Amino acid sequence: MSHWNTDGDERILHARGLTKIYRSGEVDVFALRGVDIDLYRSEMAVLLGPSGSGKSTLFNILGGLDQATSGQAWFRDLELTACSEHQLTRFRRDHVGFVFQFYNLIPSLTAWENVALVTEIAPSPMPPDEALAMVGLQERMGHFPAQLSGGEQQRVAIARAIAKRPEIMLCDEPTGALDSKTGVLVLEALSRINRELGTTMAIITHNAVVRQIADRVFSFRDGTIVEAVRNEHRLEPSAVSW
Ligand SMILES: Nc1ncnc2c1ncn2[C@@H]1O[C@H](COP(=O)(O)OP(=O)(O)OP(=O)(O)O)[C@@H](O)[C@H]1O
Repeated sequence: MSHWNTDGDERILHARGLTKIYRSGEVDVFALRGVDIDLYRSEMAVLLGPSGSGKSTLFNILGGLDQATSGQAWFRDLELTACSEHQLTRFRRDHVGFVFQFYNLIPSLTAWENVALVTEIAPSPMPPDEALAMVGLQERMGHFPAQLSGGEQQRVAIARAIAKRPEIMLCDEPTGALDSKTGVLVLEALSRINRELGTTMAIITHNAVVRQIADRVFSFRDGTIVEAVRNEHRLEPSAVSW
């Protein structure tokens, strides 16, 4: 299988004909209705779409958190849709960093300790100090989550995600709970990681303004991708506000 497109970009994740049906009682919910997507090394992708259009479901499958109903998804040559639970756990642990709307930090541990928890189990981790410096929190390493603002807590969560040096970061509404000013700081941290570490970054958002910081923008509707657009110029997060 070739993993390079005509521009020489290396494909890291891709899916073909991905469907997901949730069966709850008598009702079938068609969360994904045949999604094709390619994500390339070092790109910044933004996924937009109304609530319930299937964005989180796609992330859960591409990130190895859930199984598809049909179709296929791959991480390089590893077919995720053919993996056992054990293989998916390993894939997630070694290759994927997750960031969610709520930060899921452990309240009794400092910022440094929250990051260190992950680096203890990763094969070649980044030192917690370095990960926290990348998100601009070197001065706050000894603070507990309750002593940090929402945006700062989200940046600790991002430091925790990058400390295992994942090739892919899947961020589901990372600025959903934040105002414009603190949200921009979070997007700056993600953009910097993407540029400096070359991490492939995919961000789900309801906020259409965020599309401007992407290399490519995917629009979802009703379980399918209805549009994929490449931005000619990608803006720095500091140039956007909402
Ligand atoms: N565990 C589940 N059981 C049943 N239905 C589900 C489950 N998870 C998601 N769904 C349904 O699948 C559809 C797609 O949901 P999904 O969370 O992927 O959408 P989304 O675009 O991420 O929405 P949001 O932006 O609100 O997070 C929705 O109709 C949702 O109600």
